[in-house]
Amino acid sequence: MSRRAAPGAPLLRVGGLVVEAATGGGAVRRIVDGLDLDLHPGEVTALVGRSGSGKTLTARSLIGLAPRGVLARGSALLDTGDGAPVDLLALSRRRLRAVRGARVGAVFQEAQAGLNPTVRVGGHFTETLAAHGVPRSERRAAGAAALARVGLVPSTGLWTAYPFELSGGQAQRVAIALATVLAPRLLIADEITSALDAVTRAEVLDLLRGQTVAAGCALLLVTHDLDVAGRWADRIAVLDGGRIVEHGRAAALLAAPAHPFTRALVGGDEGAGA
Ligand SMILES: Nc1ncnc2c1ncn2[C@@H]1O[C@H](COP(=O)(O)OP(=O)(O)OP(=O)(O)O)[C@@H](O)[C@H]1O
Repeated sequence: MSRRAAPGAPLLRVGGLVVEAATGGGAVRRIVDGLDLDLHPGEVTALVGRSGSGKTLTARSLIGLAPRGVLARGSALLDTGDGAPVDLLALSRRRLRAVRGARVGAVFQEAQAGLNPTVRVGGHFTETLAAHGVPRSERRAAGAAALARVGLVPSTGLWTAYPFELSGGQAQRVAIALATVLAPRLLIADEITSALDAVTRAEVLDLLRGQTVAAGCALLLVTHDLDVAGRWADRIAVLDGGRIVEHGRAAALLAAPAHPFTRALVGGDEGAGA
């Protein structure tokens, strides 16, 4: 079976995603309210919206990493390349853990916090690769190759370093290398460059974009930064009021935003439309 989706077919099709958070006393607050979104192979889709619009909970819910008390329903059909699509929202926790890492990778804002402080860089790779059945003899080479792909020299010094010994940019690259070491079909990157300087930010995003195009995977780039979306995304989806209010090719959407909320975002008025 081919690893590539049929031409034009989405790699991930999200339908009717509803995300609700428990607010105590049995009450719930609806944060995402029927979100539909297609992600395409070889493309970067930016999910943009003002702070608190639900970008992070959307991204986390899709891969079963929503915080306790936050529940998601709807469907998220992933073309795994191994036959019929799987619905990420319908998988058992065990199957989802297997899919995550192998078929779906995720990188979040606090790369340093996402790495275990007591585990050396190399240990993160060997643990992940072991968990997905990669033979012991192949783990070091696979980890080194992933580190090299993100522009790090996979020296013994780096392999044996603890996360606190890394700079912010290095930690972010290690996190990306770890998330992509098993060549996932779908990669979710949530505000991963907010803490980086402009040069490192551009390097990291160039790299992610390059990997996405080269591997034919789909990247969901969660960002509040329209400049980032405009420069690195093929498509932009604008989230407001728990729904996608506008979705289209990045250049066209930014040149002529149709929805008032998108116009406000493009105009730099984040508060408008609230
Ligand atoms: N664990 C949680 N339990 C309940 N509500 C939550 C939880 N996490 C986030 N929220 C609420 O859900 C809404 C959406 O949060 P989310 O973090 O997804 O927004 P966001 O668009 O990613 O914002 P930002 O750009 O500021 O990160 C916010 O109102 C937030 O307060």
